[in-house]
Amino acid sequence: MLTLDKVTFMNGGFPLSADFTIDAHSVVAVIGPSGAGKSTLLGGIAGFHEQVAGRLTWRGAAIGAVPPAQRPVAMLFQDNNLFPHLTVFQNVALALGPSLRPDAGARARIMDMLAQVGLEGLAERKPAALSGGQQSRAALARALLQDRDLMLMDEPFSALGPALKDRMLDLSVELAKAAGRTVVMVTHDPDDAVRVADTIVGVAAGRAFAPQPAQDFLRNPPEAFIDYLS
Ligand SMILES: Nc1ncnc2c1ncn2[C@@H]1O[C@H](COP(=O)(O)OP(=O)(O)OP(=O)(O)O)[C@@H](O)[C@H]1O
Repeated sequence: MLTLDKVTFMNGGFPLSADFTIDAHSVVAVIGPSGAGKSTLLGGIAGFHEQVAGRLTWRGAAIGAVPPAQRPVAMLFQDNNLFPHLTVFQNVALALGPSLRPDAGARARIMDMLAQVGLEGLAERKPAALSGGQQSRAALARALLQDRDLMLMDEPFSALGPALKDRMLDLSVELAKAAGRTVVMVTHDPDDAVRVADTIVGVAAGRAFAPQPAQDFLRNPPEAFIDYLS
């Protein structure tokens, strides 16, 4: 369970507060108006934004003071963050450490992950020689191979067309669930939440609300989200 116990994260001068828990292995959609603090919530959990109050724990262990790279967190961003001078294989290999020449065991894991995301045959390509969807698949492979309990997704597929976006979201959640991950994803599309999420965390004006079952939230939204959803 991820516990945000009266937590406040600061993004520049912007405070985001949260006081709730997220069940392990659940899929949580984070929705709310632009500028409300959705990315700040994810960045705070990942350790990119300062935590100025409260206690953040994962499975009972405090992680608030743990450096980002050592948190149980893998993150998928909108821009994919692929290194242009490295091949797909090398980009994905970075999930396992700095070596670009992994041993046979690691090599097998990388190739297996590339197959799972549908990139077999493209391992030696550079990102510029991939389509947008294929680049997203490479970033997904790297995030999954990191083997971290929490997968945070900040609208990673929003630059793709609607059908491809849906396919990538479905694939990400399917593979993350199969790997036993807990998924927290920002989306601007309530339909995404209904399709893949168990619960919704609404974020409005610097406050993240406790997760509610996705259908309940959308059928009977808290006051702060009525205008946003209508
Ligand atoms: N570096 C910064 N310094 C000061 N304020 C910032 C900084 N970055 C973001 N903010 C402010 O923090 C608030 C929350 O931003 P955040 O990116 O978390 O919102 P969001 O809900 O993810 O928005 P969007 O849906 O538009 O991506 C915004 O009002 C934004 O202007």
